[in-house]
Amino acid sequence: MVKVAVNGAGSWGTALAVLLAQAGYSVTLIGRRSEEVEEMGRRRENARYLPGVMFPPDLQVTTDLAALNADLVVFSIPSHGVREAARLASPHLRAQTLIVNTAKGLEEGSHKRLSQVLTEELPGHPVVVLSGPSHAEEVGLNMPTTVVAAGELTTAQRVQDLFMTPRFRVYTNPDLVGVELGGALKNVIALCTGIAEGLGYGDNTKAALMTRGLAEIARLGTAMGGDPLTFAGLAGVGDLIVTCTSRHSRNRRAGVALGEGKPLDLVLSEVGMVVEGVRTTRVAHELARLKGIAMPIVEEAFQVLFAGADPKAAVSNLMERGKRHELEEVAAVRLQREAVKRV
Ligand SMILES: NC(=O)C1=CN([C@@H]2O[C@H](COP(=O)(O)OP(=O)(O)OC[C@H]3O[C@@H](n4cnc5c(N)ncnc54)[C@H](O)[C@@H]3O)[C@@H](O)[C@H]2O)C=CC1
Ligand SMILES: O=C(CO)COP(=O)(O)O
Repeated sequence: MVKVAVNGAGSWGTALAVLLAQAGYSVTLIGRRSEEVEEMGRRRENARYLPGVMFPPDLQVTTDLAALNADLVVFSIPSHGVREAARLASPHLRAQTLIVNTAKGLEEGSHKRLSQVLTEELPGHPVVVLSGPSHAEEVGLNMPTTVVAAGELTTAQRVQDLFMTPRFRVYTNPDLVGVELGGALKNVIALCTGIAEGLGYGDNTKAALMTRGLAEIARLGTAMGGDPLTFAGLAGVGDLIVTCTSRHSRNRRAGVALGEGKPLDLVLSEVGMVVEGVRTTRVAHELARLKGIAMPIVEEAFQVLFAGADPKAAVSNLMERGKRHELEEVAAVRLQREAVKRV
């Protein structure tokens, strides 16, 4: 029987452990704190992070990293903890253990994608990224969900086979860069649509932020080597839609509270779970500067989160920017082609 360990017992790790146990594998969910793990074992439920989703009888819970001696290890640790978690995991893995990362973020300081971090810390292990529109609360209740497994094609196909159920449909995509950037950057835009909601603005404003936000994601993502088509897929617009609109999204909820005027520290403690978009805003802001990519929404998000800017003024700044062509990059390529034809 396939042996699986899920490293990280937050909402996403718990939902995936339940999904994989229901699929018939031998699954162990690894948590950090012994009190939490004991409580989960007793209640057969993760009451703190995923209440109402009962554990299948065979699902094991532990703090013991020896459980990482498995065929498949799923990392569901917030992005800022991935490198350390991988270091701690390293001595316990089998030589052939397949690694699946499910966190959505970028490493602060290095700007690395999380698959790069995992490959550095766990050399020789194949790494696949699972991403797409998938709130733990809905996956835990077996609601139809589609995701993408990104990485080297045959390994991604193995992950597709392992995770696919009649309610959890997995596509493959070899574009690791595009999938990881789409998954990380949509959280920044979800914070922004939440802020707009908190300010009392309506659906027009949210649609504007989502569409122009996607343009920024694709601009940075393609500059970093992603395939433009990936941003029109599940890990791009798909995840952007769900995160910007779902009542489950922690990034959207944090944004709403910021828009209502609460300070960031209070917002984060009220949400009580990871809000990846905050750190990712800082990384995206640095990357945009380093690569000379225009990301006006990211710029305003950065000013609101880290420089005390007024959210209402940030919206005005975006609305009153100089005039632009909607398809600026496309227009630039066309002009270039016409110039080449004329020569
Ligand atoms: N919750 C969801 O619906 C989804 C979440 N994700 C991503 O999965 C990752 C994990 O998110 P969630 O499970 O939702 O977070 P969560 O906030 O529900 O739980 C985080 C878990 O990680 C543990 N943790 C926190 N810091 C840690 C560290 N430094 N080292 C080790 N463990 C640490 C906590 O004890 C907790 O068990 C995030 O990157 C998130 O964006 C991806 C898809 C869906
Ligand atoms: O990535 C997610 C859904 O696909 C989860 O988003 P939040 O972290 O905003 O809840």
